Amino acid sequence: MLLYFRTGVRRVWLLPTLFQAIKGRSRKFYCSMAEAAPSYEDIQKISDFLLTKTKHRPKIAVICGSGLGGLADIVEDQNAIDYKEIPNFPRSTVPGHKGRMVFGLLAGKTVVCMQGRFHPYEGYPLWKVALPVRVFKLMGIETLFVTNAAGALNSSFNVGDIMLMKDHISMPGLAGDNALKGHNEDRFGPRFPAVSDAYNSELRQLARDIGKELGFESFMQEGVYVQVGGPSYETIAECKLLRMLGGDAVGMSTVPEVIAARHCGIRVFGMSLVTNMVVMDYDAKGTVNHEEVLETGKRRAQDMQKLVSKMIAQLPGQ
Ligand SMILES: O=P(O)(O)O[C@@H]1C[C@H](O)[C@@H](CO)O1
Ligand SMILES: Nc1nc2[nH]cnc2c(=O)[nH]1
Repeated sequence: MLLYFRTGVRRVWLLPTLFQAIKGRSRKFYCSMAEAAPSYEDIQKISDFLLTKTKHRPKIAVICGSGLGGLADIVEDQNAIDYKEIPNFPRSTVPGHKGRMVFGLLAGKTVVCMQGRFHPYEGYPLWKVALPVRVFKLMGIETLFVTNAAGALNSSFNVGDIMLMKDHISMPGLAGDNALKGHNEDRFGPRFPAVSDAYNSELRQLARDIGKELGFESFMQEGVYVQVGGPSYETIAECKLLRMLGGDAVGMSTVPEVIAARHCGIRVFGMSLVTNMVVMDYDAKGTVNHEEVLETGKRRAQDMQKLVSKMIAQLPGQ
């Protein structure tokens, strides 16, 4: 049997060469096929699987942003399930996102916390980034808290500020990419959902009231979150553009989850932690980095936890 052939003085081994060729071709083949979004029934299976792993039956879900996963650690009587144990579920690949679904009690209410989310820049299509929200819906979730780390575009903000999200601008959305793109599953919601009221105003008022009670007024803001694709941070010119468009903070997540939640009738409260000021000045010395983002997250973590816990304790209707 011919195991190798010669090119000049080099031996080329046949089997490894053949194996590499097949691998290359099949990768090309798979990359050329867009992965189909799971059906309602597939999502139901993920939801049923999770409910077999816990006695808890939450109506409230929390998605923790970069460096903000500590909230899940204070959940009592908890059952934590690694994403890798969940069939047909994505994996977290970003530092600061542990990759666990934590069920239990927060401020006496039953909750589920995602300790780690999925981002488009990890290579996930937007429907996959938003998949957990649909799983939540089929588990019975009625209210979703989303948190994220973001850079301030608004120069009156400071590092460590908490920005209540009152609206968003989705750059991928405006360019034609949306978590709801493709076949519409009517059992989740309509083909053309409105999102002008995406961020629940009652919940924002509750956050403002509790923020006042806690003495957080000096670092609580309200504003517009701009979603970009990442993973590179923004150029100076891009920051200037996003500010001109009306953005107060910029990040790489949250909007796909919010759109999927509103589509299926889940009410949403969103909050950004300002982890850095974006660079707007060509003479500026520093640049943004993810370590700085995680560090600020740690410093403000306790305050964010207090705010979310108190809100959950006083949540109307739950
Ligand atoms: O998951 P979030 O939006 O909190 O993470 C932000 C955006 C990027 O993933 C990362 C950049 O530092 O932090
Ligand atoms: N796009 C973006 N995401 C962030 N997440 C935390 N800070 C930033 C930032 O400055 N830009």
